Amino acid sequence: DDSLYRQFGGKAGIEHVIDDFYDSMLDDPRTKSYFDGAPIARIEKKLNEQFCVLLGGPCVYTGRSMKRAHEGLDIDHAAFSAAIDDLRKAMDKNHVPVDAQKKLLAKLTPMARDIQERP
Ligand code: HEM
Repeated sequence: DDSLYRQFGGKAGIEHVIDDFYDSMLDDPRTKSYFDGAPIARIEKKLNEQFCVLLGGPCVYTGRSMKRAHEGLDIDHAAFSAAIDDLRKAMDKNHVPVDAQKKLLAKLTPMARDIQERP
């Protein structure tokens, strides 16, 4: 079922959301320092694949596990919730319907277990 994928506007829609999400995280004092020297182009590519899969689109995720990718970054609760906040803003900006937003967030928030390394 690709209805959620279509509500996000397919590949192009997801790309716009992720562009704005990343711009926002790189500008956000709560998150930006984590990305010093990070491979932004790679992250964006992998994130596009991952969101596409989570939304039921015709994609394959070729990146690392969330645990491996974020190991040693020392991400805390404040940074994780700031990222969720930035994503929400990016989805609003791109007019993703609120019920579709909630469905993606419900898949992402439990990932805190693998991404966050301290309270
Ligand atoms: C649900 C939330 C998140 C998701 C779905 C997510 C997803 C991803 C993905 C797909 C990658 C690339 C994996 C790969 O290279 O194979 C990545 C890498 C990365 N993420 Fe996240 N991420 C999340 C939260 C965060 C947060 C909160 C931060 C910091 C504030 C963060 C910082 C990073 C950094 C710095 C990298 C690059 C690591 C490296 O290659 O050295 N992420 N993330």
